[in-house]
This record gives sequence, C-alpha cells and structure tokens, in this order.
Amino acid sequence: MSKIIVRGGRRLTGTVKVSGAKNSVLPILAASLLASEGESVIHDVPLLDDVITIQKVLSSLGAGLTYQSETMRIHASQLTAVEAPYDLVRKMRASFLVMGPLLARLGSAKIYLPGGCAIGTRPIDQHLKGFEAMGAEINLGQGCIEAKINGRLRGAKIYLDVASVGATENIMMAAALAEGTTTIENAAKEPEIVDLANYLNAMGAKVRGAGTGLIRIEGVQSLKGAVHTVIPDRVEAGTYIIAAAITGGDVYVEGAIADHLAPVISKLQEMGVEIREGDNGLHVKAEGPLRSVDVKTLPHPGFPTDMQSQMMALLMVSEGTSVVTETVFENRFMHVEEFNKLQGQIKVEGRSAIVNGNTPLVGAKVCATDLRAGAALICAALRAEGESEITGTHHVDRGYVDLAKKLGSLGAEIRREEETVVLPQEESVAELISEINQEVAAMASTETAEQASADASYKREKEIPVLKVQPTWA
Ligand SMILES: CC(=O)N[C@H]1[C@@H](OP(=O)(O)OP(=O)(O)OC[C@H]2O[C@@H](n3ccc(=O)[nH]c3=O)[C@H](O)[C@@H]2O)O[C@H](CO)[C@@H](O)[C@@H]1O
Ligand SMILES: C=C(OP(=O)(O)O)C(=O)O
Repeated sequence: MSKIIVRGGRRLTGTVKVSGAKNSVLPILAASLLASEGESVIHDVPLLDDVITIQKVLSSLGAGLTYQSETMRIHASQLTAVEAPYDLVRKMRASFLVMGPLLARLGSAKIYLPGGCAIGTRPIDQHLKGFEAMGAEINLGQGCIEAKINGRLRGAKIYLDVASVGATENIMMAAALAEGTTTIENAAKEPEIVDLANYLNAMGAKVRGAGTGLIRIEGVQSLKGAVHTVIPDRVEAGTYIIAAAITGGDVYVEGAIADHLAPVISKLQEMGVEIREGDNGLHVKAEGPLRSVDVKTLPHPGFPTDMQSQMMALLMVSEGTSVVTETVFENRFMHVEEFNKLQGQIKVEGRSAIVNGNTPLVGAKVCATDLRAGAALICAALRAEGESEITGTHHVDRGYVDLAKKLGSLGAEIRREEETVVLPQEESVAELISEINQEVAAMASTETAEQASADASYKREKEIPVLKVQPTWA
C-alpha cells in the first residue's frame, strides 16, 4: 500500500508550476476520436493515472497514440471497435465521454456504466437525453448502455435539467458531426468546456457560445486532427494556493489563470489571503491569522466543488466558524471524518458542514476517500503538528502530477512510500533456472525427475524475494 507521509509545520515558499488540466485533457482526448483524417497533437498533457486510462480506452477502440514530453499524438482514422472495456470504464467516469464521439463517427457505442470517485450517485441521464433527442436509440443492458443510430445524428434543441459538465461535453462532441444545428440550453460554463470547444473548432467544427449557458453547434460532414494546448489545471492551482495559505507561506503558482479561479480567489481574499496576478501566474502570501467565511459550491462561475475539501482544510485553522454547503454532489463530505482524526472540529448537518476554526491540528493516520479529499488531507497535514500518514494515494494519482515532489520543492517535509513487488531481473531468473536444474539433477537419484522439478520450482518460488523499495524522499 502506497502512502504519503507529511511532517507539518514548514512554511511553503518558492515557485510551483501547474500542469495541464485533467478535466480538459480527458474530453479533448475523447474528442480526438472524431478526426477521420490527420493527426491530433495535444500539448501539456499531464501524465496522470486518468490520462493513462483514457489512452488505453482510445487504443482499445483502434486509435493510435504516442506520448512524449507531455505531448500526445493521436491517429483516429481507423477505428476498429465501438465498445469501451469494462475494466477501464469502471476506473474512471470520464471514459463515458467516448460515447458521443463513437456515436457520431461510427453510429453505435457500447459503454459500461462508469465508475470514479464515490462522491454521489452521478447519473448519466442528461447525456442520454441529449443523444436520444439527436435520434439515437438507447438500450440499457446489464450494467452497460448501448446506443445506435441509423445514418447520421440529427441536430436538436436540448435543455439540460442540470448544467452537467460531462453531458455538455458529450453532446457537444456528438453534435459536431450531426446533420443540422444543435443547441444546448442550461449548458455548463466551466473553462474546460471552452477548452474543448476551441479544440473542436480547430478540428473544423462550428461551436459557438461555449462558456455561456447557450451553446450552438452547427454540424459538419467531417473533422480532422488538430494541434491544441490544454489549459492549466485550475483545481491543481487552487490546491497549491491553499497549501501556501495554510502554511502561512509565500508562493508563486506559475500558470494559474486568475479568471478560471475567480470564485476561489475572491473567497480567499475575503479571508485575508493576499493574491496578486503576475505575468504568468499568481503570487500567494498569507501572513497573520485568516478569517472564516461561508462557502457554497455551485456550477461555474460558482465556487467549484472540486475545491471544497481543500477550502475546508483552510477553514479549520481560520478564526471563527464557517458553514460549507455542498450543492453539486450529495456525498462529498467523506473527508470530514478524516479531518476530525487530525483533531479538526467539523460537524455535518445535511448538505452543510459546520467548521469550528482556530483548531490546532495534530498529525494522524488518515485515508484519502476521493481525489480532492486526498489533496485536502495533505494540505491539512502540512499545517498539523507532527507526522501524518495519508493512504489511498491512488485517488491522488488520478489528478495530481508529482504532488509530493512539487510540495517538497516548496519546502514541505513530505515523502512518498511505495510498497512494490520487484520481479527478479532477467539474469537472476536465468541463474535461478540453472540452480533449479542442478537441484533437480541432485534430487533425481531419490525422487522421480518430475516430482523433483516441481519441488525445486516451488522452493524457489517461495524464495524469490519481494523487495520493499526504500522510501523516496521528495
Ligand atoms: C472529468 C471531469 O470533468 N470531472 C468533473 C465534472 O464531472 P461530471 O461531468 O461527472 O459532473 P457533472 O457536471 O455532470 O455533475 C454535476 C451534477 O449533475 C448531476 N448529473 C450529471 C449528469 C447527468 O446526466 N445527470 C445528473 O443528474 C450529477 O449527479 C451532479 O450532481 O464536473 C464536476 C462538477 O464540476 C467535477 O466535480 C468533476 O471534477
Ligand atoms: C471528481 C473529480 O473527478 P471525476 O469527475 O473524474 O471523478 C475531480 O476531479 O475532483
């Protein structure tokens, strides 16, 4: 089991660079399936577990992908399958984003119901409602969804009951190749929607209004590969801003875009955190005690749910009592129990959490219950007295590139411990086989050769060392 170990109390200083946005790159890579000719070249692709998962999904559908120096090249002219494998889709919710492109390109798709962080029930009814309005026939099989269309998808007027990010993206991608015009009303307005629209337009699509509640997509006959650079990750940037503030630090978050973080910045400034725009990033400084504020998560441009737990970490050490209300996901307070293990004083009442501030946090063993909860626990541990051990690091790896290393470079005392089974090197395998053969020969005089071989192999198998890798300090 991997873990991150933090010794709190260090003030963070220096510069940290933000990677490309996970929530942009996943739909963008899915959209690359729409290109029937040419190569797509996507820059600033972060090497995250989720990116590896979507890369495997696209490969399983027949796309050719290569990755080097944060650039992904994709060839999707020869797609060979319409079914995304269960083992990949269950790992990551965003795998469902290949449904729109597959329907538009190949006229059918079979996708298992998606997994991902357990922060709510997360239905996909709005995605399906959109595809049905465009003429697709949807069948719910055993744990999977099959969609097909005779001929081409047709443009339609679609009103989303909730401003879903994923549904807006999936419908936008499907509509890009539909016959006629599609409008999405009550569309999500997140910066990642705009990034996807920019990429689609570079491929030859006609998407207008992305970033507003009304998106209009005029379908075209075909799309081709395009070059695109992914926007910086606003949630990663926000996490470093909180890490700086909670340690009373002074950090430059390189690549952070103020406009994308407006609701977070304004709440932090209300609390007394100093945030100034630089040439290509944000200067963050926190001196003296911070004030409590109330926070309510909402779709963009409201306060992002993906920053709720990190913000809660900061509110635990600010003066006064805060109320944090989660309106986007119904089960996104699992981190509260873990915060309380660090001696936090938080009580959940329905959709709100009452946070008693000014709490002296103390290190403890805690578990990341989802991706952002993991990051938030690390932020809290940076402030806590003594050592904390955070397990459940696989959640964190879905969305942060080298989190421990980047925090370490700002002066945090943080390290990651991996417990890995190291397979023997090729030479040692050869040595083992030769030793086994010698033992077989020696034993053959008293046993049958077959039995001797089995005994010796078994003995060796037991002896093959399982090495515990030494902790790598960041
Ligand atoms: C890969 C990605 O981009 N993930 C982000 C995306 O997730 P995701 O796209 O899954 O989130 P949605 O915007 O779709 O979900 C928002 C709300 O709408 C509900 N809903 C959604 C779809 C649907 O068909 N029916 C329905 O009722 C959900 O249960 C949730 O309560 O936006 C979330 C909200 O900002 C973020 O937390 C996630 O980090
Ligand atoms: C909830 C998140 O991601 P996903 O939608 O991929 O589960 C997140 O990024 O915080």
